[in-house]
Amino acid sequence: MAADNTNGHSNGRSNGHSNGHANGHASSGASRAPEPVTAWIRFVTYILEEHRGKINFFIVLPISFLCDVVWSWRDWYYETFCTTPHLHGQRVAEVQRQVREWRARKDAGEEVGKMCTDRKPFLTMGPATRTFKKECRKIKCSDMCDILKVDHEAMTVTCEPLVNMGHITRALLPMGYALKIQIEMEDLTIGGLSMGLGMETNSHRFGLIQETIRAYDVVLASGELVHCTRDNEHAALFGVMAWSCGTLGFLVAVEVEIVKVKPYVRATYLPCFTLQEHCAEMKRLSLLPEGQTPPYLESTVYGKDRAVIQCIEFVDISWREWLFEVNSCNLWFKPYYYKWVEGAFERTNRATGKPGFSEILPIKHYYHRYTRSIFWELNDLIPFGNNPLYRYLFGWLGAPKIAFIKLFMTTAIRESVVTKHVVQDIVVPIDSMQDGLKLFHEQFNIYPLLVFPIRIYDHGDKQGFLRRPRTIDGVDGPDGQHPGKAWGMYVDLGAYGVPQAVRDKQPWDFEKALLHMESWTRAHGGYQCFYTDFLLTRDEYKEMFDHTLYDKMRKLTGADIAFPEVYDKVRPELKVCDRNGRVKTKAH
Ligand SMILES: NC(=O)C1=CN([C@@H]2O[C@H](COP(=O)(O)OP(=O)(O)OC[C@H]3O[C@@H](n4cnc5c(N)ncnc54)[C@H](OP(=O)(O)O)[C@@H]3O)[C@@H](O)[C@H]2O)C=CC1
Ligand SMILES: C=C(/C=C/[C@@H](C)[C@H]1CC[C@H]2C3=CC=C4C[C@@H](O)CC[C@]4(C)[C@H]3CC[C@]12C)C(C)C
Repeated sequence: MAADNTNGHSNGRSNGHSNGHANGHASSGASRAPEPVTAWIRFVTYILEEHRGKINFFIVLPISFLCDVVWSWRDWYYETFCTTPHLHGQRVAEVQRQVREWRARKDAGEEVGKMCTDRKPFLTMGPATRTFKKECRKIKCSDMCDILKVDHEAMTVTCEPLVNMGHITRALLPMGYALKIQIEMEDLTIGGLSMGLGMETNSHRFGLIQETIRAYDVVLASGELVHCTRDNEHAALFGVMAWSCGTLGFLVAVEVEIVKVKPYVRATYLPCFTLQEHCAEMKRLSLLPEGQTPPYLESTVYGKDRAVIQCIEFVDISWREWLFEVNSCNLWFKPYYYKWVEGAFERTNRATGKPGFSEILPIKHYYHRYTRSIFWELNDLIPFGNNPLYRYLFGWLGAPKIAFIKLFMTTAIRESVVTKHVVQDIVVPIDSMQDGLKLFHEQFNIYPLLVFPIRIYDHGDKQGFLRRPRTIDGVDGPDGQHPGKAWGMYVDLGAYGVPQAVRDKQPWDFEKALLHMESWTRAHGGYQCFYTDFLLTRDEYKEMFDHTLYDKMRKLTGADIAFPEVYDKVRPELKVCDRNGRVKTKAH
């Protein structure tokens, strides 16, 4: 499965961050008879690569299902009987002890490497395999998984970093709360989201998750514990914490805003039949004043000129509606949510007489609407997954866990995920939405696409990695997220799947397409989400993300010596093979 579309790079970028993985192709030309172990590895690799769908169905899926069942019980047992928020102080002290020990060894002249968390790379929610950890000193944070406090007055929840979205939903929903920015995938951690990035379909009202963070408790390179808020003496550090990926210190607790939610939402699906209509309507809806803009807003693009806008609002429902009108869309036999939404093109809304339809969804089902189909990725992993027969007979197995998909991924599968498959999210000013969708069509031609608007706030000299918005679309009133602060409206464009050219067995140059998308994004003042694979060089990364405050804070806190730079954590690790299967590596 060697990539045959790797046309040498002439731009001095590295696809190589060579990581010592065995490469099936690189060894295939060996003339010696294979050792029994090598032969066995090759056999296993062959099975994994040539029968991926069956492996996913017969092995990955049942293992995921069993683990899900066992882990649900384990989580329930842990969350009910074993949480120890009162021991949080001890856990923090242990992180501080490890950091101080690292420092002492470093000061003594020992080669200790830089520090990172001990979270296993396959557990992280992104297709990329992060190999930088091999050279780092791993600091144990993996026991930090308790919710510490729900503050009903301040409307915040304080969590240790490894609390995940599933845990938060289980804890908050019964109290009638959710995170202000409640992210949809259950396995994402609050630490990863607050030190990385987090966005949802209500980000047009509140911004990214970082805007809803009240405080970070961080252990710095010195071992000192600091409490950073937007207005205390650590405000500058606070400003640059999001998108820093743990390169300024170890997060030991985070206080995040919560909101009251109702158990049901009304979803209204509005089909659009031209690109112009779609873009104009998304902009209009996202910029309506609070109270008029839909609380959650997103669109799913099904083709060049076909999109369905989804407007979601909380509702109180009657017994009759509860009995007959609620669509529990995540039940195992139901069609995948995005397929169901596509039905809006053929339907007419009874209430308005216009194209589309409207329905009531339980909030929990709405929050996790793409879990069963991993957005639309399951189409390629289990192609028969949405077949009604499959759904009724096996739908209860759910979706394979992303961690397991990654665990069963050979180097060649990883390469083909990179070179014949796209997982990209960019955040660009909403005025560039139309051009962005055209560019996605030209470069990727993948449908569906995920689209939702996001406010980017102007925090002046505490702006952090994101630059001040190019155009100001509004200023928050007294009830806004940040009263008095200006913001610009951006939009997330997400493409996940196999490009049409690859499906049609036509040549498709992933590198050319990605480079084109990246330079377009930079030119339009946009951002590429780093959880995925990208080709940006260090300089290009710094052009996209403002490093001014970051560099200053790294120096000031000693993080520059203690932690890798953010680019070195997220940089390209794509191993690209030439036609003979040799790995091409280039220097940065
Ligand atoms: N809708 C959305 O917004 C989505 C967002 N994502 C993004 O994908 C990423 C993956 O999420 P997830 O698997 O939960 O997170 P990860 O474990 O991948 O963590 C993300 C980054 O945050 C750092 N980090 C995490 N916890 C700590 C801590 N306690 N102290 C210091 N640094 C820490 C990690 O450092 P280290 O490398 O040292 O472990 C890593 O660099 C996230 O950044 C998330 O923003 C993905 C999908 C959807
Ligand atoms: C950022 C958003 C959503 C992102 C998801 C669609 C992607 C997040 C993690 C992605 C994946 C991780 C690992 C994978 C293993 C590969 O072998 C196949 C691809 C994938 C399953 C990949 C698929 C896309 C993600 C789930 C939105 C909410 C802004």
